[in-house]
Amino acid sequence: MQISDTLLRELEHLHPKQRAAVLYLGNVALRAGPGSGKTRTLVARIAYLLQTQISAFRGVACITYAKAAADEIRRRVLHSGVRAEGRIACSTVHSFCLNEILRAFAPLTGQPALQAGQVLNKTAVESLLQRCFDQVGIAETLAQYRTNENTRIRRALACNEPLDAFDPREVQAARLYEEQLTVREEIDFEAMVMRAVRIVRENESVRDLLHARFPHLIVDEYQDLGGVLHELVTTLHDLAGITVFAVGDTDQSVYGFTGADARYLTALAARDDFYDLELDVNYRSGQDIITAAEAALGTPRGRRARDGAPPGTVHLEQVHRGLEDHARLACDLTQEAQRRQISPEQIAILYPQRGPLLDALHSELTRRQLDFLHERDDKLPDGTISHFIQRCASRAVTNYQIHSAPDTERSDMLHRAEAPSLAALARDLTTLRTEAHLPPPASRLFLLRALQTCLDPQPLYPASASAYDWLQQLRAILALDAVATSHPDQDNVTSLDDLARLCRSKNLMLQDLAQGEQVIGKVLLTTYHAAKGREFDTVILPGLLNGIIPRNSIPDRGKWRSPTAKELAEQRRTFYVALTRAETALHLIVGPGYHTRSGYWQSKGPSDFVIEMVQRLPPT
Ligand SMILES: Nc1ncnc2c1ncn2[C@@H]1O[C@H](COP(=O)(O)OP(=O)(O)OP(=O)(O)O)[C@@H](O)[C@H]1O
Repeated sequence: MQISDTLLRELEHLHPKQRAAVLYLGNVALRAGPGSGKTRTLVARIAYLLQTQISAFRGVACITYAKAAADEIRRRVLHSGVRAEGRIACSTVHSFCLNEILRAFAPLTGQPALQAGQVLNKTAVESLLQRCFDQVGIAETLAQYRTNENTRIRRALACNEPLDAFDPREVQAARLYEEQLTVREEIDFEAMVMRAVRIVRENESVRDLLHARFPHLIVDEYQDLGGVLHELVTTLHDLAGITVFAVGDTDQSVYGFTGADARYLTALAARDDFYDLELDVNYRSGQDIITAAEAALGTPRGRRARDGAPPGTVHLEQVHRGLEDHARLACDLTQEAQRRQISPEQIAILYPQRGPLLDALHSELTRRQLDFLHERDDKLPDGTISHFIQRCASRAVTNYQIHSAPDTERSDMLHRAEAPSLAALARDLTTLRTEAHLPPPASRLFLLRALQTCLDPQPLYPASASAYDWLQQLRAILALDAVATSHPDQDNVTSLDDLARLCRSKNLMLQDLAQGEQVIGKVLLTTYHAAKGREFDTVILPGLLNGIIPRNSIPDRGKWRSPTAKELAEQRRTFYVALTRAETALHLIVGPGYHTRSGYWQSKGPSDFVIEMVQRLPPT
């Protein structure tokens, strides 16, 4: 088997430690800080395995925390010269468990295949949990506010972990919830992983087949996964003999509220049968940004910028009034960066969570008519079909933007565009049809033509085209309604009608549907959590005030309480993640206080995280 020129060049560019991680053929636990090239190393590892170690009939499974990261990794592997679309199973842990284990092996283990609507959506999960709450007599809080806690309890139950920290009635409700799922023959996201672990444990033939198909398993962001996933990985390794390549950073562990715990990554690295490797060069940020971020973290890691990297700039900006001033300054800084020829999608304004800060930012960006992309949670319906439609919209809009740009900018825009290809969308649709037990499209060519009609017509759809009309055409040409009604995921059943209603009632444009997928030419407004794994030339962090970051009160069973030390530490790590997204410029905006949404003035001053960071920095 031969290594492509692209991969050879990539291997030459890698740091010797990154290369060692790629070429080592056993298990690897790669622990490294932000910007150290974990994702780049992981992509090279997959490409290397596919090109040199695995026969053409076998593949690599790669588990990521978010779907966008999975798409990005697949795109980059294919970009590195590997002709192996069908050999990379790159998905979130839930999709991996559902598609590669439960769906693939249900018949083999005597279980029926998943039928239409059997995979519960968020609303169905909440209403089932509410019934369990009612049955065990929890009356003081609504189940919809306790779904994260329910997940943590279920994960602890599945891993036989101590339950002392949980309310015993909620533990009882979680047990009841599990029983109800079994009785009703339904499944939710959490149950996918637990059932997949069980199937692998109990069936030698499933283990053999999984190993035959995926001799290598790659896991990204290991620190963000909980005990159940760790159990899945160790089961696949210990019982099925699959080689594991796990990548992560304990300092970037920010999903503790779902039961994630960085100790699982440490446990993996401590095993004798794992090569424990650390990377210490940060290729993303200038040294001043790295030093500031480590000062904010409070644990010196001694990471250094690559040789010759400009130091970058960290600006501490002070405003004298409320959040409107933060928003105005954030917009001024954005416009200033654009005047320095920084392209809009290289500028990110990050906020920790929804609230008055986001309200102020949103209205100021809108008032100034700055082209921005606000990645809102829950804005468009959830579900794989809704996600597929958003990807289609992103492809159509990006195509339009590139074609309508002046000749001189086109090649640069093409280089920066991250929209999916027609081939990737054709593959997604084929998978959706298979999951819905529908026959595959007449032919691949037919499918590509259909997609082309909807996404690249002549003349192209402008980004401001009516989303409703476009969606109706897409629905009809790709027969999406048939897929939605027969698909096991409940989210999909109503998502087409919900999307159409939303497009109509809000007069959405095609570019609004494309939100969530990267659209070139827009400044990004998103949360610290959603910025994880990404990088921008300029990062602006407004609203660095006590009460906003760190939050000083957390909703808990219908009341507010102070954050625990563990929760505070997690907020600090989230702040660290936000700081480490910047390549050359980092702007931190502080002030005296802010008005809450109810109009109450909170004057707790600049964020303690910023004050401590400044105190720890060497005097300049
Ligand atoms: N050996 C290298 N030489 C030059 N640039 C590199 C090298 N390795 C990584 N990079 C670049 O550094 C940047 C950060 O890499 P990458 O996103 O893979 O880091 P990461 O460890 O996944 O970061 P994070 O944990 O913050 O998400 C990217 O722009 C990448 O191309």
